[in-house]
Amino acid sequence: MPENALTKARAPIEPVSTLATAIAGRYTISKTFTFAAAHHLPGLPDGHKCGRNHGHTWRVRVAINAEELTGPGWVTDFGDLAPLARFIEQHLDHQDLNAVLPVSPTSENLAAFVAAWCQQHLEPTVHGRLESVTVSEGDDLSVEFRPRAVRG
Ligand SMILES: Nc1nc2c(c(=O)[nH]1)N=C([C@H](O)[C@H](O)COP(=O)(O)OP(=O)(O)OP(=O)(O)O)CN2
Ligand SMILES: [Zn+2]
Repeated sequence: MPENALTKARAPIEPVSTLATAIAGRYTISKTFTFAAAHHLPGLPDGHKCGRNHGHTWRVRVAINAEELTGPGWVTDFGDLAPLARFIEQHLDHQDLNAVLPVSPTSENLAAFVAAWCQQHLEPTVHGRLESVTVSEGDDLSVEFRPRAVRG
């Protein structure tokens, strides 16, 4: 019989179990949180607009990775990231970031601040490792912070 679309579609397909074990790799899941907050950046030259109080709608994307899946076949339940949503709502949303952060509230410092919180409070409760925290002040600007892997 000549091969056509119908005979191709009826050809036996490789079982999913074979496919899944044939390729090794790393899975990364991520969740993005949004909040509004004010800030200003101290130490800039006179007249720099970022030295004045202003606000942004910030986006914080947290990525967790793992090479082995767990449970039903996931890195960790997206729902396991809920404590970060609570932290953001209680401590960052509609706040003055200059009063919250112990350092100048640039996106770089905010990303490292959130990553430190995640390492302390989130990583011990989820399957997988914190890969990165990405902070955006707007649609076209972002900073990604990747914690250095601890040896041992
Ligand atoms: N590397 C960084 N550069 C800047 C940061 C930062 O955190 N890291 N932050 C700022 C200020 O927050 C500033 O408010 C952002 O201003 P700007 O880049 O101009 O963004 P706008 O949304 O105001 O964009 P417009 O294009 O001017 O509308 C500055 N730089
Ligand atoms: Zn700003």
